[in-house]
Amino acid sequence: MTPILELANVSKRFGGIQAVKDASFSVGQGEILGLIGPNGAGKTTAFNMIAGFFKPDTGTIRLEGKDIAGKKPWEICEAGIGRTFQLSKPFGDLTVVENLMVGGFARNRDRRVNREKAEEMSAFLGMAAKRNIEANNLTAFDRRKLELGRALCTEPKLLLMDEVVAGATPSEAGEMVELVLKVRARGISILIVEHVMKVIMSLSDRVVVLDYGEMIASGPPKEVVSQPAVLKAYFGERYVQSRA
Ligand SMILES: Nc1ncnc2c1ncn2[C@@H]1O[C@H](COP(=O)(O)OP(=O)(O)OP(=O)(O)O)[C@@H](O)[C@H]1O
Repeated sequence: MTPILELANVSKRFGGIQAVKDASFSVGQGEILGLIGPNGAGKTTAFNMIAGFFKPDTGTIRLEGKDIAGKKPWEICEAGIGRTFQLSKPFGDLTVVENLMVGGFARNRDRRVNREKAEEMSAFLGMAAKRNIEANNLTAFDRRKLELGRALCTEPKLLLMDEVVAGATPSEAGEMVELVLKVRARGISILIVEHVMKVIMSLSDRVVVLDYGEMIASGPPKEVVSQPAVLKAYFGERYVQSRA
């Protein structure tokens, strides 16, 4: 598979903490790659480097072959990477459609075209009936879907999704899984960070596991989660020994 995104030997240090160490992995065209690992493993730092919020200390990050490491967030958005945040913060007094239009303006200044695109997106999200509701009056889960829609309105080739089902009920999580699969069916490649294993297992074609900033495993999710190094990272050495 041709990669859309390639990280090679990427590292980032914050003072004494090596948040990401020599990470090399790629996302294929049309692939859903899960980035997993225990708390503090470096997942968000890796996201922030890809999205231009942090400059890597070393290494290259290529989008369709072009190095984007160290570029500004808006340049990376323009290049075709969209992202959702762990905490969704829509403009509370704007409606669903108006919030979606904000995403669209990253690509297109024409208000009419943008409104049409936002209306379509509200339907894609299953929120057509709520399109004129102010974001302040939405449930937390609807705000998450709105966050996803806003990122999609920037017309990304690659979407970075950070913990999209945090705090969701099981049925909401199931709805989000369906929605993410619909996003991929539009030809968008996806890199997803998620703690809910059921979601990672049902969405990811492959997973990459980070622990203390280092890549400790990668491959199909079912194979990777049973590897001793991964079990040790999540549950500790004792758990691995007790299974031996
Ligand atoms: N801006 C920062 N300044 C200093 N240290 C940071 C900063 N951002 C992250 N770190 C540290 O870098 C390490 C990796 O953090 P990061 O947030 O990337 O992990 P994570 O895998 O996303 O964790 P979680 O699953 O809890 O969100 C942690 O030790 C964290 O405390």
